[in-house]
Amino acid sequence: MKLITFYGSRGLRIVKGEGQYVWDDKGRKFLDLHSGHGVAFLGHRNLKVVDYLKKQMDLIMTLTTAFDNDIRDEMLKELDSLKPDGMDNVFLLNSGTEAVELSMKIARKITGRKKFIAFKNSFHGRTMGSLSITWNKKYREPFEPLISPIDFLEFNSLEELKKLDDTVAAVILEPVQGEGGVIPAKPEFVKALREETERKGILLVSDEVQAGFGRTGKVWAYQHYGITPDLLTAGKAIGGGFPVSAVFMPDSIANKLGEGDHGTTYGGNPMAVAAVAASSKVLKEDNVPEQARIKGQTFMKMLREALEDFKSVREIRGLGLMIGVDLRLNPSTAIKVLQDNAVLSLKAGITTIRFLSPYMITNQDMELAVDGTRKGVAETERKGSS
Ligand SMILES: Cc1ncc(COP(=O)(O)O)c(C=O)c1O
Repeated sequence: MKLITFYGSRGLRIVKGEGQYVWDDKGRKFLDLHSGHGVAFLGHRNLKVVDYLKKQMDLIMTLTTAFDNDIRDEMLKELDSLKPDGMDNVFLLNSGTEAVELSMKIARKITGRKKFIAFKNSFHGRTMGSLSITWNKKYREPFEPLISPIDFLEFNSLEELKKLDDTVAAVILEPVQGEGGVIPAKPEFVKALREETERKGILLVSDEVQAGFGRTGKVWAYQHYGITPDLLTAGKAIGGGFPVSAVFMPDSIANKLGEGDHGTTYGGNPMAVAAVAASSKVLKEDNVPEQARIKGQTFMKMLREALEDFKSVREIRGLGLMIGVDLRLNPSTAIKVLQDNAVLSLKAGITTIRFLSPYMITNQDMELAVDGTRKGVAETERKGSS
């Protein structure tokens, strides 16, 4: 029996994870800045998350949301102080793409309109709805026809916002594009987008599956921009390693949804809920967003200083601990060299080395990563790969 992965093999057999590190079967230790596509932002096997999951496992592991239970009440209480502005309602699902799918369904139901707007370089998932608003043609084209109508606008272009009209149900925005190349939205762009969507009765969805839950230096990435979206999708980090995603929304939207509008067998199960409760506690108790902000600044400064002489480095960018080193060449060699130097990273877009670091990264870890990046970029230039 073979497992289908759809990802190229990294050639490592990982046996254990703890905090910001993982170990392979040969006992080698790696700094994990891949973090399972950004899931392990609170570290591998975060003690509080493990504790909550173990306790929950001893009580009950599956329960539909048609029944009440205590851990759900605890999670809701914990989320109360973290929730996006004015969003008193949350629906739990199991993966990022499911959260995006639900946000699209809600947008159509609430507005009665059909069209979606996404941006060039966007990534929102790989099921039919979220795939329809994902930019990369390679992911989309084999599966067409997808949902329509969809328009992809130039990211960060004020001019493009003129194309928004009253046929649009929702604009789906990543405040920091992740898979597309770690590209933060510009403040003036997000402000104008919010104004324009409000004026035309279009819902603004902040897709924070990757950027949300502290990673960018604020609990939610939209908070950097002084706006409030209508819907927010979250995933990855919110379960501290357990698969769970969420859609947050205000009463004005939740009150217009009813029984049968959506459903999920696993969504909101007690294990996922326990994981979110524990992760929310960690986020607050460890002041995680602030740590991500400060460490992200340090890491980015170190990378900039170490890489300033390399001609192939186009830009070092990001927000908090969501960082990209954009090259003028293919980054695959550099990512391999980093791995050979005990640092796991991942690709974004077609030219970017992406670091999605757990928040407990230390200065010493950063030095290791910076050193590995220098070696990786040097080797990339030597090979002249493009
Ligand atoms: C912004 C964004 N939205 C949605 C998704 C899809 O999440 P999942 O892979 O959990 O379905 C991702 C995954 O990388 C993402 O980065």
